[in-house]
Amino acid sequence: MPIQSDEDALAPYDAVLLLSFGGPEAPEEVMPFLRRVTAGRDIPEERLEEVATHYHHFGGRSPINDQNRALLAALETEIAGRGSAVPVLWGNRNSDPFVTDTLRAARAEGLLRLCVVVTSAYSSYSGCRQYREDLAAATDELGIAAADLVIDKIRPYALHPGFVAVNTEHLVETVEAIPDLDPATTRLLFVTHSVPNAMDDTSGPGDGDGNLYVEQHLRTGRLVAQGLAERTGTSLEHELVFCSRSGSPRTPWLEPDVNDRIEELAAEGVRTVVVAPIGFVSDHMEVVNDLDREAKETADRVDVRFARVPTAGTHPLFVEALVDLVHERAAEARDELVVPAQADGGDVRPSICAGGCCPNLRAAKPALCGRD
Ligand SMILES: CC1=C(CCC(=O)O)c2cc3nc(cc4[nH]c(cc5[nH]c(cc1n2)c(C)c5CCC(=O)O)c(CCC(=O)O)c4C)C(CCC(=O)O)=C3C
Ligand SMILES: [Fe+2]
Repeated sequence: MPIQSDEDALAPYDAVLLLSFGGPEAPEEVMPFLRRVTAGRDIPEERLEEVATHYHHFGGRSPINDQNRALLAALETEIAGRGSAVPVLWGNRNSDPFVTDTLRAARAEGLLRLCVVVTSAYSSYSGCRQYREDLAAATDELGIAAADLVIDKIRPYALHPGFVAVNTEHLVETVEAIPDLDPATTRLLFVTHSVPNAMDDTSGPGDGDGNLYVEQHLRTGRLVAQGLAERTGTSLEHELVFCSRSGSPRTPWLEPDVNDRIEELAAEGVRTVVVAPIGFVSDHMEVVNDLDREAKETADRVDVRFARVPTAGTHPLFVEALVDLVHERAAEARDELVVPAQADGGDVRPSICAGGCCPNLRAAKPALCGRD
């Protein structure tokens, strides 16, 4: 008997949609991309010109799209290996393939029930709700052509055991490769994207205290540092620092900046920094420029050894974790009892966001995959 679509291991879904930030792939795409990213934002023109030079250092091409092509292929292989025939589609917020075009094409092919995987692990407006707004804007633009689409999303996965495991694995490999490591003069710096303080203050379901963005990073970082100690016997003092601040200098953003902190640590006698960008899922521009170029240069200047830990990328532990999350979401959609996998006993984010969580502080906009 032929296999019916309802018997697919990922039923009721017809496709998985990888949803990401996007990036330029040629010099002439850099400024249009940056204008798209910052439209309606309080970002000074000088900052845009400065960020454009980051892209031009790399030939005008961000690594992010190639990384997503590789992740897409790895997800397809893993999904097929677990007995599902659903394809993986890809859409971006800020560059081709734009998510609106992806949804239009999906609809035309009869792929109506989609499970979204966002390339951001943490709860915040930028990392979660803004992607949900992108989906709402895309379906709105398609109008009647999107009327029969069902779009669900996996939950924020910073505390998923697989995400913790891949970051631990990469940290262990990096630390074991550092010659003559002296833990007493080494600091482990977990790094993430800075955001305005107001964005962190309001991150989370709204009925809590906010600050879920920072809280999740602290929890993930603590587990990863513990994992290092358990696996290698090396305990490193660790802390959370931030990169890639933009916005107006008058607006407070999360600190300390990774560069400032490396300078301070050097003055305190630290000789080696291990820089682990747990806030990102691939080695995109914020990593290869803001950390591997700029923070490395700072470390060189103050004579501190710099070791950077790879991000999750396409490591099998990460790919398996994302596919586990899609299976979990599919079971939830089939009304089965689901016990979400979680690396600690703390707050587990739902796949359907609470009304008003991680709010857009500039304008109220419709968002999918939530109760508002
Ligand atoms: C939390 C967060 C993530 C992680 C979650 C996620 O992954 O979504 C993230 C990822 C990324 N951010 C990226 C690039 C940029 N972010 C900018 C600006 C901003 N980011 C913000 C936050 C975040 N950003 C914020 C609050 C702004 C201010 C303007 C605004 O409120 O929107 C700007 C404008 C110029 C500038 O830097 O000022 C650029 C170019 C790229 C692409 C890299 C590549 O090309 O390889 C990626 C993956
Ligand atoms: Fe950003």
